[in-house]
Amino acid sequence: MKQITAIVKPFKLEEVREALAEVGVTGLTVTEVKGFGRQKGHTELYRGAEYVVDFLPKVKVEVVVKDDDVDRCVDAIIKAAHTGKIGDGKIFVTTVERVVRIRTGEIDESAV
Ligand SMILES: Nc1ncnc2c1ncn2[C@@H]1O[C@H](COP(=O)(O)OP(=O)(O)OP(=O)(O)O)[C@@H](O)[C@H]1O
Repeated sequence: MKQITAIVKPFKLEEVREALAEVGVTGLTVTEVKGFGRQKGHTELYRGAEYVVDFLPKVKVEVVVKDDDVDRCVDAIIKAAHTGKIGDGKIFVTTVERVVRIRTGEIDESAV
């Protein structure tokens, strides 16, 4: 199993959720986060140099899926979250060793 962690613009959350539901995702976790990428959030010019003013609000979407579903999910997130402007976000894919559905005791691929 893999965990897909996508940091996206907050106003894109609903589209990302719908896109993931369309490719069969049945559960995910959302967290409001703050961060910056290469643009370093808002920047301000002071005596010719750029200074970081703030972190920008983002939404972190975490979804664990079977290996075979990773590409489909990543593509769906990209399509939904893309505006072409800076700060569209980033997607990280990591390996998940174990998943347990607490109610039934199912594990791994049966539990995602
Ligand atoms: N290397 C990283 N590690 C962890 N989080 C990151 C990393 N890069 C970006 N993020 C998170 O993703 C958010 C969006 O990143 P952002 O899209 O600005 O990245 P970027 O590489 O600067 O791309 P762009 O040029 O499109 O702005 C950041 O606010 C931050 O929360």
